[in-house]
Amino acid sequence: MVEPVPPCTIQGLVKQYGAKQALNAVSLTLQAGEIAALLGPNGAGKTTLIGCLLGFLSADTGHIHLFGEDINSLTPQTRNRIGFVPQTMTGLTWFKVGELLTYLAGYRAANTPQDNRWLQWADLDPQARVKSLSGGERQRLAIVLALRFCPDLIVLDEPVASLDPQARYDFMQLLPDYARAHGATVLISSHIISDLEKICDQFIIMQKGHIKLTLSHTMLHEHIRLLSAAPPTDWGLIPLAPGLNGGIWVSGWHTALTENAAQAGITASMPDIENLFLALSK
Ligand SMILES: Nc1ncnc2c1ncn2[C@@H]1O[C@H](COP(=O)(O)OP(=O)(O)OP(=O)(O)O)[C@@H](O)[C@H]1O
Repeated sequence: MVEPVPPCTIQGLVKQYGAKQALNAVSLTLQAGEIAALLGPNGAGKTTLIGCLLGFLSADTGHIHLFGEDINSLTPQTRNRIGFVPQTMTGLTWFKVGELLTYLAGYRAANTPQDNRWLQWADLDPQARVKSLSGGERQRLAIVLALRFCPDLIVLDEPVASLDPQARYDFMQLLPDYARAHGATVLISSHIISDLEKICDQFIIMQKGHIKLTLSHTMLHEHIRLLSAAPPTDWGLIPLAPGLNGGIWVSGWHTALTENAAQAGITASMPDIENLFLALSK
């Protein structure tokens, strides 16, 4: 059987801004239908990685393929399969909302599928000028523009920071619904980690230009634990970081160790990605 081509593969990506190394040998693969969280403190390199991945920035070395095509020679068909939500929407602000939606729809074939749930969710006045929209309204529009025509690969750079709590909550319900229904692949960067824990299959944690840890949702819940004390070395666990309030984060946990932990008086707590992220960032 022929393996499906992953929607995104990145190999050995290096990006330097003058003396500043923003990306240092970053490699990663997104599988079809996967929802991946891109996490990292300010300056970790998330926006730079996204910029390279979408071809807005050119990397110094490394390779990026989207749907099997080199990023430097994407066909228009493949470009149309990608939706991007930036941190803030700039440009095209002289349009009215309705005009802009119609104008951009003109670039699509008449039979392009549409998902109108995004328009309903955004609840924007078609007569409003884009430049008069509030920050959150503008962000809703950016989301509609990126997702309305059912992209297969969705890249979102801090999409929810300016949304109000209800809009953010509804968006976080709609995004996985959309992705699962369309089989779309999602890469979402956000500092609101608690939002991502429930919806993501993979967590990519960046630090200082490299990927510090990549974890699947299953791996996180089955093989990562916060132990109340350092385990004996013969348990074969890999230390990840000191816990914020004592103890130690480890990987390699398995249920057979529950008994050993009880006998040694060590408590093994279930992980949450936010606390693990904070411990790794210390
Ligand atoms: N145009 C630029 N010129 C010089 N340095 C830059 C430029 N853009 C980004 N950098 C630097 O590269 C590093 C990575 O920046 P990047 O914006 O990718 O981080 P980030 O993880 O997206 O951060 P944030 O969470 O704050 O958005 C930072 O140290 C930043 O100062």
